[in-house]
Amino acid sequence: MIFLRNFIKSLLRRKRIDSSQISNTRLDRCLTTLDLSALGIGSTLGLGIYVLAGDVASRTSGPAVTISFFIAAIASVFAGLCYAEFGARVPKAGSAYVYSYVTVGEFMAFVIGWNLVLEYVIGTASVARGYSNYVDSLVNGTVQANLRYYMPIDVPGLSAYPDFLAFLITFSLTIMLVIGVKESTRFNSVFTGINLLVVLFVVIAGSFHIDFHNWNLSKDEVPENAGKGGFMPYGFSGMMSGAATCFYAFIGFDVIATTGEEAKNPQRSIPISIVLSLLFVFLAYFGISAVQTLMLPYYLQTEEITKGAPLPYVFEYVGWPVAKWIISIGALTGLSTSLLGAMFPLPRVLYSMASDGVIFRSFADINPRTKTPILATLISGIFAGAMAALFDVKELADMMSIGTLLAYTLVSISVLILRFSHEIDNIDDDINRNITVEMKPLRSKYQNSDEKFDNRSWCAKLFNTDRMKEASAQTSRISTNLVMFITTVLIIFDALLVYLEDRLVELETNSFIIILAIFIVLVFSIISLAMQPRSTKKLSFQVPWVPLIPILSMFVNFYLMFKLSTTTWIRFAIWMAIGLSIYFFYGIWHSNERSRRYEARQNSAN
Ligand SMILES: NC(=[NH2+])NCCC[C@H](N)C(=O)O
Repeated sequence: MIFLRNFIKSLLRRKRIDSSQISNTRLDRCLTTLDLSALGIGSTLGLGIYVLAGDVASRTSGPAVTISFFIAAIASVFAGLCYAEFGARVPKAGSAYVYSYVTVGEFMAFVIGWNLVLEYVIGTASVARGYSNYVDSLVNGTVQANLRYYMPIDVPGLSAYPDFLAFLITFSLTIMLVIGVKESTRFNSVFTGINLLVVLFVVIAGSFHIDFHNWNLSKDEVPENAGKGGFMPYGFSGMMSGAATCFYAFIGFDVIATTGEEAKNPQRSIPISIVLSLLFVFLAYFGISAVQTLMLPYYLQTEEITKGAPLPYVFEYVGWPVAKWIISIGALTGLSTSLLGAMFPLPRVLYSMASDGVIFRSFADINPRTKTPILATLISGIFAGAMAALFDVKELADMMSIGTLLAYTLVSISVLILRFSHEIDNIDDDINRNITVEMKPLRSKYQNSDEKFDNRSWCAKLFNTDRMKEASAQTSRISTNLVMFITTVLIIFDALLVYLEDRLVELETNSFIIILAIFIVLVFSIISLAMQPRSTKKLSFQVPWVPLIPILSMFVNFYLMFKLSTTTWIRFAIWMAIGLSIYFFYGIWHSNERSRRYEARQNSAN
């Protein structure tokens, strides 16, 4: 029993930041809403346009890829708002890993951090792979043709050939990071500007060559394995799987939440620029994918045909090969910014995890000459390069999506828990007064309210009918349990929605009843949560309509996760298994918080 309790306590221990660290923000508050938006667009807009739209159109969504992008955009806006609130809770720039370590506890932080590492490593790998396709398309696919011919890989689940070019690109970038090259906002803005101009050009130029018949092909016009033609050749199901892959295209805007500390007016700038950049990014994806599928039948845009560079191929097809050069300029600038956006945060996350001791400490070793964490950067760079060489863009994209969807979901859960909890307020006060909280006998502090609480009827407990104004230890316990319950119900709900999809589309009664029953349970538990008293803490940015928006965000995220393929889930499970072993065999024993607690106990014993 004691062992179990200590174990759970370790999973929930929180990182302390003391007030001296908080007040000393060395950063300039100089970024405007426009700067933040440019930053967000730069690291988000990329592969989605130049590779994914064609790939998803041909294999999963058909022309409905336009709608897939829309659904993915909605999921991202919800997630973005939660992310921004999470960032606002911790007055210190950092990643979701840091935020959750300070607020929710070590285990959650580790899982989020480990998924961020996945996001950045695979993000780098996928963009590098797309980059290589475009560089190669400038020399008419010679590199690819040779590699395919001389070094075919015939293993299911791997790419058809080892893409050494992608490895080389990743590796050169790694060296830049090791040397300590800094990211530059100016460079980012210029490249993003060029990219947007090219997008505009493609949409306008392309619209002279569109044929609406391509959205309305009949069944006999399309080949055997290319669905049933029309706007949704692979049905509703295909469109939603497409949305799960397209989610990839919107990942990267989280830089806004993490750079937000440098904004002049974070409270306004952060949410506005998140929504603004997602809007721009969505318009770009929507425009490009619409034009592209209207110019060329969707089934002619598979990776085998276009060699992984669909846009130039489409323009060549309509007899305008010169456009290829303009598109390639856009692709190389756009992919550069999203490559840097994926790669730059990586050493930072690894460094902060390693210096907290939750992953191997040697990853935090800073080389005195270059002042960068060399080992962490090299290992992750080489790993990313190997992934880029061995997997196709779509496989990599799906793997990144699944990890990021999980990370975003955990962020939404944390936002919910924290909004309904009281403890955080106290702990922050304690931090401000520089007192170590954990040594205080927490029990006695809450004993009085415990008694009062036991007198509440179950109706009062569940629906707060006696109108408690402020969250207490007990109401936050109830709220946390409610959040856990809602999460479980959502998982079941989404799993069933995906599993019963065909029957639901055919309006089968039994399936409907099941779904309806779960839905009712869900509505009641959400109402119950909404009635619970909340934390009174004021934040510089708060998600509107809590608990609805975080819950909607979780709902969409789980749904999209279930729409991803089994192979993606297997790859993801392997990644998580590696991470959890590192945590349970190393991190939990070596974390700074553990030694701090240990020392505190020793001191108080003396
Ligand atoms: N932070 C990242 N994971 N970056 C990878 C960004 C991928 C980006 N959404 C694209 O379409 O190119």
